[in-house]
Amino acid sequence: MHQTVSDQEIEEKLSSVKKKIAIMSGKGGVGKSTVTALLAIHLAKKGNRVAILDTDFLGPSIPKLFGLDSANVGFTDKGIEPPVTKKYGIKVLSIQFLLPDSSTPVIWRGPMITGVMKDLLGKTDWGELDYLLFDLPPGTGDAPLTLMQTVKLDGVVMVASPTELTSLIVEKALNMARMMNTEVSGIVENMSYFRCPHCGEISYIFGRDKAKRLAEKYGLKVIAEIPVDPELAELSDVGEIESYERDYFEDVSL
Ligand SMILES: Nc1ncnc2c1ncn2[C@@H]1O[C@H](COP(=O)(O)OP(=O)(O)OP(=O)(O)O)[C@@H](O)[C@H]1O
Repeated sequence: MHQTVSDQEIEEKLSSVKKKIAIMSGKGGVGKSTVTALLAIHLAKKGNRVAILDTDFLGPSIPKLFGLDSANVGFTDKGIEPPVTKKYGIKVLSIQFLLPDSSTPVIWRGPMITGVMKDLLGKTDWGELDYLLFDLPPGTGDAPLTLMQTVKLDGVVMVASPTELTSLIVEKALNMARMMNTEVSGIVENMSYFRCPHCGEISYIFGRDKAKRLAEKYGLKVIAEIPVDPELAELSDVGEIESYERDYFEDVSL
């Protein structure tokens, strides 16, 4: 790949996409990719045409969630053709599909990340889409900056776990979106509580209402509170996240 994609080419490629939403987090490991996948599944179940661009180049995890580890992209006159997920036909593009094997590390500095991001934006043939979700790497680095500078996003969903919600890291990410004039659609609190599988009692193991307090401070909504659920972790591990039946986004409109 090379860095010859113009902003106009990117605009053309994204002109058939109705809504572009980025999923962001302050820190790694809070479940951002899991939330991206669950959100995509929710939207697809509602009859929308949905795609995910995995922009976490240094640690791509979207393919694994959908069992697409060994998927290949197609190449046509119109550009890169992303593979689709088994159950809901969600289009997925990840740098992992373009690497020789999935254990090859991506060792790139900022300019390379910017170049590859623009390449993927300008060369992927998404077709008609209702939603394109961008799974961003954690933090406020090169990938979110390039995306927010290059694409007019319709919203950013901030994913946080209760343990990091009291630190400044989530606020930094929220402020980055604001500084880039990107609307924050709301906060998803992941690993919010645990429901006992025997008696159904809910325990707020990491503290309660942290997302609500942060949302109030910034005049935002809490979009969803997702519990720690071993079934979700297990299905994700074996590439079957589409078989997870609970939907935490029922009342959400993006
Ligand atoms: N609600 C949940 N219940 C149980 N396990 C979860 C939940 N959310 C995420 N996990 C598990 O936590 C781990 C990290 O999740 P995930 O990869 O989605 O995080 P991430 O924020 O995208 O991480 P990174 O930024 O490193 O890519 C995974 O093993 C995932 O299955």
